Amino acid sequence: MVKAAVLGAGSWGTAYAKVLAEAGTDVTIWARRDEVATVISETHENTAYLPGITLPPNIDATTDHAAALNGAGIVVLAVPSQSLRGNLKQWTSAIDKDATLLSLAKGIESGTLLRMSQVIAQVTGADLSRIAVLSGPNLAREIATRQPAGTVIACPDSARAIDVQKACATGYFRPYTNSDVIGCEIGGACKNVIALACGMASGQGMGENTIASIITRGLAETTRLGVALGAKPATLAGLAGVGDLVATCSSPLSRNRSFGRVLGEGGTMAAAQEAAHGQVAEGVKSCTSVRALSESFDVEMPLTDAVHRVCHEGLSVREAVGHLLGRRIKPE
Ligand SMILES: NC(=O)c1ccc[n+]([C@@H]2O[C@H](COP(=O)([O-])OP(=O)(O)OC[C@H]3O[C@@H](n4cnc5c(N)ncnc54)[C@H](O)[C@@H]3O)[C@@H](O)[C@H]2O)c1
Ligand SMILES: O=P(O)(O)OC[C@H](O)CO
Repeated sequence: MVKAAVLGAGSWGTAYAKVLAEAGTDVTIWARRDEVATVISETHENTAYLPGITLPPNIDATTDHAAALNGAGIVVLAVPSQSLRGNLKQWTSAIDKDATLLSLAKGIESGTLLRMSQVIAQVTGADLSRIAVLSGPNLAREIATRQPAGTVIACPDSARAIDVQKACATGYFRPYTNSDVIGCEIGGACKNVIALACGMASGQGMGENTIASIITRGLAETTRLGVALGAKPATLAGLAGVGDLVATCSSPLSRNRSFGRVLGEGGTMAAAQEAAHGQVAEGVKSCTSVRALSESFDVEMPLTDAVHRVCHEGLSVREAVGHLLGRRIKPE
């Protein structure tokens, strides 16, 4: 029986730990804060990030990363993208040399413009064949309440992908394997940026035609970038692309969409941060790194550029809309 360590006790780390445990995998969660680990261990609930959800008895929690990693064959990395490198530096020496490293984070590192699997390889020295990515339409609270959903587990080593698939398949959570790590990571990072744009449009009072247009053109620019980086178009047409894009852009549960909505209603960045209650909206930082990545590959990403300019250069949402619609008309 494989044991898993889930490093990060936020909403998705906790919900995915619950999936693993309900699939029969023993799980230890590492939490940064003492009170979060204690509450999970003693009450079987993560009151800070997933209140009202009872966690199975085969989940334990600790703030001691070495204790969490002891004997873990699957190491789940569930901290936000921009903090992964710093955390991994502290964890690497305690990770088993044959463990599969599974990334849940959906972002591109600021400055380096690296995908999470690249950050993991760089910091841990692990061969890429040991590094897997899980991505799909997986809003944490829906999964925690056992609402059916699919996901993708991408790994260059198909045997490892299948091991992770078996460790987390349940009656409500259906993982598909894939070898296209780049496609899954680009789909996951870019959909957060496009969800910010959808939130902004919805905050401005725009309707479903606008949202559908943003989703569709968002997919077009995400696919352009993914293909330039070596992704397969079919991955971006699948659960880790279209699936996640639609879920995140449509759901009021999405932190990225909600963040964008505050901006669309005329709120400031500070107000949007405040409304997020300490939870991460990855697209706010990734819009800048995705934009820089697209520039270095000479890929046009007008929506991503507009989101970056609203979030970080003081452009108003109304000005961004005017700019997007004022571009040269062209074939689809
Ligand atoms: N929540 C979802 O529905 C969902 C679903 C799929 C993927 N994801 C992705 O999973 C990743 C984690 O998101 P989440 O929703 O669990 O986050 P969250 O916002 O719910 O919580 C973040 C967690 O990371 C911790 N954290 C924050 N900064 C940290 C740091 N510097 N060092 C260590 N820990 C730190 C926090 O204490 C908290 O436990 C993100 O990349 C997100 O895009 C989230
Ligand atoms: O709440 P968000 O916007 O971080 O999105 C959550 C998940 O990534 C949806 O799959």
